[in-house]
Amino acid sequence: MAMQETKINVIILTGFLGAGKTSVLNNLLILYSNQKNMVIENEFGSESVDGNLVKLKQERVFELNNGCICCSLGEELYAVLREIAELSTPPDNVFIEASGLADPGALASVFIFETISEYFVVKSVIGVVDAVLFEDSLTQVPEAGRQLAIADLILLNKEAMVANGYTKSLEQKIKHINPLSVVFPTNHGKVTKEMVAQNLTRDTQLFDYQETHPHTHSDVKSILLDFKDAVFDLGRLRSILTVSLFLHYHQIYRIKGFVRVNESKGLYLVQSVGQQLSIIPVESKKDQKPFLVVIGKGLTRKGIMKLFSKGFDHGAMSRYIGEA
Ligand SMILES: Nc1nc2c(ncn2[C@@H]2O[C@H](COP(=O)(O)OP(=O)(O)OP(=O)(O)O)[C@@H](O)[C@H]2O)c(=O)[nH]1
Repeated sequence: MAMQETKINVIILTGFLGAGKTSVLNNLLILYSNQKNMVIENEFGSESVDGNLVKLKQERVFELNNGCICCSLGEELYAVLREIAELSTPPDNVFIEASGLADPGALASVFIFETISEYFVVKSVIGVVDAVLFEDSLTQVPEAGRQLAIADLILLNKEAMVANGYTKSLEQKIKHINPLSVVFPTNHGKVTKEMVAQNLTRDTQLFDYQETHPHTHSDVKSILLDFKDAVFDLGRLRSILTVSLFLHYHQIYRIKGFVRVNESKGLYLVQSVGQQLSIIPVESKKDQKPFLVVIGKGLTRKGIMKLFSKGFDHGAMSRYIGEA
């Protein structure tokens, strides 16, 4: 397989059953119709429904029908991605629509394999939320919280079906669970390129995020860590997080933020989705402060601080732990 100069963009669509993922996918395919797109669908059961619903033009739809991507389909997804990478003219974009019950962290973890990440880059994780059913699904189904936690962009779909004020309160609830996300109310899965382009540039908004009390929805919580002047040992931080994401995969859904490391004056961007970790130097604004947000289930501030403090480069640990 020849090494590609430009990686294939992967856009992952998550969201609970019937939330509007296929509608969003169809709109995305229209938006990107001037590029070469492929679609990977993950249906439960052997009968494909969405495969027929996706507006097929030149796109090729791969169907993963043997279960849920996150449970048994890692290998099947891996094989399909390899097949796509080996095409003589690979696509610009691959859209993956996860089944409504999928754990998207596990799905994203397929991209930690070097043989996959060499060819693909996860550009965006789009969470589609059903404005009518959101609150019920959140309390009843743990995957719903997890899907929200890893999304960069959250589309609050079927907005017209709920009252105005209610949409605002839902947006606030979503932001409490995932302060890293940008949320747009929409109808019939209407999505614009501007919405998709939202990700890191919006992260500065995080500084408005005040964690006055740990906010919990079906046990999913986000914790904001302010490291002040702490400096991490890059190698140690990387290995601690790699091991933790492996061991505590079911608890730590997402890590995102900026840290200072011993190797450079500039800030490093830390990101994890599932077991996929990246720590890379970034050009940040001069006044950008280091911070991290950790989203997961059953997390305690003290436990998370302890974990990170093991990666400190100097003995500043005691200053940071001790808060309950
Ligand atoms: N009224 C209304 N119906 C919508 C809206 N968005 C989607 N729908 C309908 O809701 C149903 C589910 O939409 P899909 O886009 O298929 O949702 P999905 O998340 O792909 O569904 P699954 O693949 O079954 O999980 C379809 O009948 C859509 O036509 C909306 O904004 N308003």
